Amino acid sequence: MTNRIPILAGNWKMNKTASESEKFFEEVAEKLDVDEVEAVVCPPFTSLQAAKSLLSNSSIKLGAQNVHFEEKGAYTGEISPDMLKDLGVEYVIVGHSERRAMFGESDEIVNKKVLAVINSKMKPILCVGETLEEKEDNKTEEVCKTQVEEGLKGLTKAQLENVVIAYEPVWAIGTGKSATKEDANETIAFIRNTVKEFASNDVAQQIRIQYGGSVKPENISDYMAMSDIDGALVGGASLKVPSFVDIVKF
Ligand SMILES: O=C(CO)COP(=O)(O)O
Repeated sequence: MTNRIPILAGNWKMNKTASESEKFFEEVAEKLDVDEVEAVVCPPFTSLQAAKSLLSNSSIKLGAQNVHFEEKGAYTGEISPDMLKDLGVEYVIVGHSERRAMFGESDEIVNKKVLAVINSKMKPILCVGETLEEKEDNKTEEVCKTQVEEGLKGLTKAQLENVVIAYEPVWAIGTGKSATKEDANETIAFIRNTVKEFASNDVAQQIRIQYGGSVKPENISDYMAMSDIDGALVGGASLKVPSFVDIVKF
């Protein structure tokens, strides 16, 4: 047993216009009132303003899917940490495998973003996880260790307690092939041990680690029953109010 508060977050990826998002926010604010868990929605940037106004009286927290690490300046098309903070964003997904694979985000860039999010008093959700090829080469632990250590470089122990890690095996994302609860728990326990080695046992016991990859209402309670799994980062199943609500209420 731990005192870690479960965190269930929906990563909408590139889905829903601002108008479509408004409907979701109105409905979810009506249907979901949580106090023992944290529920977070991470819509596209263009829906954050609507989320800020429609979710402000709800218990649902707001997250973003990406951020630039610089404070301001000539970075056409980018969004700064303070721009997110100003819209009521509390969590920022950093280093999602789609960004690593399609937008060239290295561990070094991911680390800069983690630091920028922390410096702007928000909380990063650092995504790590192996590809199918790496899994078949038995490199899961090696890959996760490197991504965690490099991603969290330079953070103090106090800052590390505000980080959420999401273990998302790339082969399980959007494929319907979720990791078994035992495998997910084992890798998450390994990640927790990695944190213990480079920070401390206290930090490792505080830090929350989610599982992500084909999480649905049907399998969420299995994951949440495991000793080291503190929540989920959910893609497809977070796009509809009923399934998001079922997941948060696991
Ligand atoms: O990438 C994910 C969340 O960040 C997982 O996506 P799916 O839940 O659609 O597999």
